[in-house]
Amino acid sequence: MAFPKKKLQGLVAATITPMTENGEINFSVIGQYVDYLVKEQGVKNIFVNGTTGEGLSLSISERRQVAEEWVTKGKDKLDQVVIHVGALSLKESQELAQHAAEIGADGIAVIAPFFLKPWTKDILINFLKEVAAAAPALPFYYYHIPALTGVKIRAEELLDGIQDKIPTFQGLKFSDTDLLDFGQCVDQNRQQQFAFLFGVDEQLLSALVMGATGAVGSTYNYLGKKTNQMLEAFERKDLSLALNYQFCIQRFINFVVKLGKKLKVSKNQRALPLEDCLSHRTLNY
Ligand SMILES: CC(=O)N[C@H](C=O)[C@@H](O)[C@H](O)[C@H](O)CO
Ligand SMILES: CC(=O)C(=O)O
Repeated sequence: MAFPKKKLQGLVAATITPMTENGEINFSVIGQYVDYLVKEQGVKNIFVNGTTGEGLSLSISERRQVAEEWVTKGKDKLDQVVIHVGALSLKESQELAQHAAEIGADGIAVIAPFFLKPWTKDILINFLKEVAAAAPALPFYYYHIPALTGVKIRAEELLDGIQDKIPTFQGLKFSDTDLLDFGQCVDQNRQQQFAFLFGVDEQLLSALVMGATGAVGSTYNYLGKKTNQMLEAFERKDLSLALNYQFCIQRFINFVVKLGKKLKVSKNQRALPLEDCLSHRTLNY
């Protein structure tokens, strides 16, 4: 494989892992899911077995099978398939990294170990380095999600000199609202060709202003098309239109956040904010 690979940019959907009613993985729908993302959402990159995909709640064997199915079904349809291979056990993480390389994935991502946590930057880097070394031909992304891992080492510090330690380092998936940290990651690494992928979908526009080169998120499964319109407006420097799209997306996410655990919408409930957003009515400028 030529290295570095083509830069990961634009939207990346963090895929849901489809399950049957018995809690088994429903592999049979993954092919359709790929077609849906590409055709209906205009999203051609995926992030598998991450937070949304409940990767850390799956067994290693399930994670391997899920990764394989997405790569197989995405072949010639998707641009890039990134597999999240983070785990508490370094050995398991390395096994998953090696497996991702064997099946032909386009990259791997790793979160910080979150039980016995690394307490310094160097400890974290050493862990990431060992995982990355198990797949030396694959682009490596650090997945920064401090609210869930509890590892609060600033991404900006972690990135300082990271390619000396991890030659395959290609970018950062930043799932936090600290735009000072995110902005400094971009600012201090302008010479590199890193991908800066933002992971808080409701704030993507702010991150684009800070220099995000793409985004990984759960909502791109169903708001991919809308978010792509926001990216296009931003690209054209039409900030007021881009902001209208971001507000629309925020109204949707806010509605979902408020539903909280009662996520089931009854059949006859009129989910107004969703309808306004999805029907293109409010966005017919
Ligand atoms: C914690 C979490 O799952 N974050 C996702 C990705 O990092 C986001 O895509 C959110 O689901 C999204 O921003 C909605 O809050
Ligand atoms: C959003 C995301 O990147 C994840 O689910 O891991």
